[in-house]
Amino acid sequence: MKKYNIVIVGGGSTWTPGLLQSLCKNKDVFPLKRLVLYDINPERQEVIGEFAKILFKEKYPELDFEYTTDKEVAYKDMDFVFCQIRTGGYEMREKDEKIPLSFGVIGQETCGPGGMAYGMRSIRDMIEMINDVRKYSPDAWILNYTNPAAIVAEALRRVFPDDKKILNICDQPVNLLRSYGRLLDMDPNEFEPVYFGLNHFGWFTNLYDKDGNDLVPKIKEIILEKGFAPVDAEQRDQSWLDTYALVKDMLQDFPDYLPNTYLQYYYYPEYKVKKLNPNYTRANEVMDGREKRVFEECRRVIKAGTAKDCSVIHNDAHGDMIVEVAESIAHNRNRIYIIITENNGLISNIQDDAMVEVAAILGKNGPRPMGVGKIGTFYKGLIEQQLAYEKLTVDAYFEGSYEKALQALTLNRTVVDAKKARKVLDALIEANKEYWPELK
Ligand SMILES: NC(=O)c1ccc[n+]([C@@H]2O[C@H](COP(=O)([O-])OP(=O)(O)OC[C@H]3O[C@@H](n4cnc5c(N)ncnc54)[C@H](O)[C@@H]3O)[C@@H](O)[C@H]2O)c1
Ligand SMILES: O=P(O)(O)OC[C@H]1O[C@H](O[C@H]2[C@H](O)[C@@H](O)[C@@H](O)O[C@@H]2CO)[C@H](O)[C@@H](O)[C@@H]1O
Ligand SMILES: [Mn+2]
Repeated sequence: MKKYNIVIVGGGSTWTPGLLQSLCKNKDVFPLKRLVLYDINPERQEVIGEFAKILFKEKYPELDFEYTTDKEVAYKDMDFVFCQIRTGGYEMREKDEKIPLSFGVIGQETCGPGGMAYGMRSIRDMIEMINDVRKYSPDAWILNYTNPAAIVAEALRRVFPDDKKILNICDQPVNLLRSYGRLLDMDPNEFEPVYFGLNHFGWFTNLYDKDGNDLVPKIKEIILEKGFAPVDAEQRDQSWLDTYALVKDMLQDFPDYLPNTYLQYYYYPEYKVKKLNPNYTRANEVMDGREKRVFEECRRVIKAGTAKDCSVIHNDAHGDMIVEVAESIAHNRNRIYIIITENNGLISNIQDDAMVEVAAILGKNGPRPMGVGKIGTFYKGLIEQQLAYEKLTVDAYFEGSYEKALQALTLNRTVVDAKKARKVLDALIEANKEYWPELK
């Protein structure tokens, strides 16, 4: 079997150890020749890289592994690039969340003004990364899950219109599928989903079992009766449990389809603002929780010299998904994933150049997305408003336009009021001086 070369961009990410464990777990079905971790932060990367050396000595001794901050070493002769960077780190995520909240607006890393701020930071680095990769590996598949995926995908669509080997993908739909699997006591790998929307802004319309029966009515019934929890509820922080619990409310109000959890920020902005703590946001929870746990555990493994009893770094949907997606492409498995792609009629009453999220058959020749036809007025209205916000944000970035940024924020359902939008925007501009283009 062919052995593949992979680079993980953002090798120092909190998700990397889980991803490395997924690569070990899948070594028989998706064998690697070479794996490189690349990061711009040598300190973070060293901890994860030294952990990886111990893990691979025990579980993947034949692997040619290295970690680096040198782009040529990182990108040369690669088959797959897994990209998970966070421009500005958790320090800026905290500002994305706290600045809007200080004006009484949703503070979330991918939704509302926080998502805009993070998007305007990510675009420049993502363009640079793709240009660098293409210099050294013109044919590599670039699997990107850097957030905010909707804004990143729209920017990359504009800059690299002919590059058919960039795939933007989010793991939230997979996590939801796994959670439905737990609810029904069924294997989620057997589900055939029908899904439409934008990233962090979509709905499952149907979910077929292997005999073609639609499971959505049953799932709705259970959620409405008993509530909803993530598949890995035991490992989740309270904020994620609260997020999943609100799916019941969303179904009570809008029972047509199963909503992506992120829709709660758009359906219930007032309620969510009241619930969010402006002094201790998700960024604080992550820095005090996952980030600490992951780095402490890596350091413990390095000191112990063995990864055999490594426990807190579990395999979650994120690592598994990205490895399985690569394997489906490499071996033409044609499995179904929910991916981000240019609309071109997939949702027939939405503009062609929207980057939409739908189910797709994924094989060697890339995704073959599945259309959903015409959608109802409520969903079309929501999507078009959010899409306008996303497109105007990307316009603002490329044109350096303050006006477009203000229009974008005013259109966002989490903001609405233009005077408020201006105040939040001005504060975000100040906080992002180092990262954003100048908006005039
Ligand atoms: N699409 C999804 O569903 C999904 C799921 C999980 C995480 N993510 C995304 O993955 C990314 C990583 O998340 P995290 O919480 O682990 O953050 P993190 O800050 O722990 O990790 C990001 C790493 O990227 C590095 N980095 C920053 N800019 C870089 C650049 N230009 N080139 C190379 N490396 C760079 C940082 O030094 C850091 O080590 C984020 O964008 C996050 O939103 C996406
Ligand atoms: O707040 P964070 O940093 O914990 O998470 C932000 C990410 O949330 C979603 O990812 C889920 C993922 O679906 C699940 O598999 C598991 O790994 O937990 C993650 C959240 O903890 C979302 O899809 C991502 O885009 C976010 O980056
Ligand atoms: Mn996501």
